Amino acid sequence: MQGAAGKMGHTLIETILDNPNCQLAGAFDLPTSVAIGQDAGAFLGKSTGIIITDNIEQAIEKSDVLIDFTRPEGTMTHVSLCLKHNIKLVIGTTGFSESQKQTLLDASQKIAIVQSPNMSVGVNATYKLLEVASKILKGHYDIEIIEAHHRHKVDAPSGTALRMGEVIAKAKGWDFDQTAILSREGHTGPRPSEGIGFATVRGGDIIGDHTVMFAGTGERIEISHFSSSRSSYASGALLAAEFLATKTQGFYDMQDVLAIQLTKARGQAKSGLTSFWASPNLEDAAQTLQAQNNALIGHFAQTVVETRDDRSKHLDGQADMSARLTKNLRATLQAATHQLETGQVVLATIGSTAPFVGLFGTVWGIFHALTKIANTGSVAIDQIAGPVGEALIMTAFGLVVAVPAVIAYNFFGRFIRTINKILEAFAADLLHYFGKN
Ligand SMILES: NC(=O)C1=CN([C@@H]2O[C@H](COP(=O)(O)OP(=O)(O)OC[C@H]3O[C@@H](n4cnc5c(N)ncnc54)[C@H](O)[C@@H]3O)[C@@H](O)[C@H]2O)C=CC1
Ligand SMILES: O=C(O)C1=N[C@H](C(=O)O)C[C@H](O)C1
Repeated sequence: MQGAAGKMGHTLIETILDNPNCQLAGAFDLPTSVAIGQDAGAFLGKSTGIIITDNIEQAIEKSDVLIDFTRPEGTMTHVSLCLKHNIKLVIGTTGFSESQKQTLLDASQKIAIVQSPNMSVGVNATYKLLEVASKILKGHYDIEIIEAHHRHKVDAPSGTALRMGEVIAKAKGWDFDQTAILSREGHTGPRPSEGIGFATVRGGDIIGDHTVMFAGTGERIEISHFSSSRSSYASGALLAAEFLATKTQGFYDMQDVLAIQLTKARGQAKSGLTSFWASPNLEDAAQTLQAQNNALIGHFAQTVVETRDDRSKHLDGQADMSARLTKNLRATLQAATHQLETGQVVLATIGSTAPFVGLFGTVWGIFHALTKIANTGSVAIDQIAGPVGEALIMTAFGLVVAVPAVIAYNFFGRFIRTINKILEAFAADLLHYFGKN
């Protein structure tokens, strides 16, 4: 963990300590940091045995993946060390120059890197919404991106706002560098129609708000994402670290990470079962699965070992093996399902709410058309066309957003059900084999 004493450093350390798939191997920060020499978990009142150091080589030598949430100049140093020690990198830092971005791309020829200005599942789903909105709002809608962050943030516009602009420019077929208006001051003249405006707010402890405004004539549409905690960034960063386990080189972003999670889980479930049943005993099985980085099946093997060895006097330890194993396997199954379903909540929410946006548009348009008819007492086509046209745009928008979300939800849902069935059958087999003694 690089930037261990920072805001993201703290959230990441807390998230790593709670994640059975990850282990904190080292923690680094600048020599000027007051945290140097402290236990990495001290801010939580916990002892991790990992001391925050300013010696980068010492911090990374036992690591598989380096997670960097620092500053661009720090990341550049860390990249060269990762190249030297062949260590993978998850980069959350923002504010890179073009030449620094090129350095990262060059490094990815030799090591595997995930870089994303925003690691949260919600923001990555928001990019998709922006892509759809940019494509269907073809008339004269001016696009403005407004972002707000805490008073300590040093780069502007935020990396997320810039990425949102890039997504919109790509969907519109515009050149981002030609169309981005990163700031405004003085006599700016009228706004160009092919332009993506940016506005930056800095204040207090705002974690991260982003709103994209499509401002038309007589109406505007806004798509927003608000962070209420840094934990969504940290969970995304750990998903990215796990994603890198099977990669040796290449440049990836969170879209790659989120798309591949379920495919990976299905492969892990199948190959893990083969390894488990081919092992001579439980200990060997647990070790093999750990060596294969197969946390999905590994947790089940570990659950059986721990339940068998639990001779404690509290209620849990007194019940017979079958009862204890049933209880513990159920908890392991629930944890695995919860992990697999990350992202489904977002898709389900989009899929279920977007049609109502469309329906609301239809009702609104028809209401206005009827009001006009009632006020004038005549049924002229020009009085109906405007409101009904608007209603149709809203309806189409609702459907265009909802339909892909529902398709994705069903597609991923099928995947999750398949994996769940494999895990349920495995848990039942484990109970059958090991529940008796
Ligand atoms: N990708 C994502 O999801 C997110 C990205 N970020 C980005 O992560 C970075 C860090 O954010 P925060 O934790 O809020 O900042 P922070 O200022 O709270 O923490 C940064 C830490 O990095 C250390 N640091 C500074 N310069 C360094 C250098 N040259 N070498 C090594 N360490 C150095 C500091 O001592 C500090 O402990 C920012 O660029 C921010 O924009 C923040 C949140 C989410
Ligand atoms: O500095 C922050 O805090 C954040 N930075 C990232 C960015 O620049 O987009 C992500 C998030 O918005 C928080």
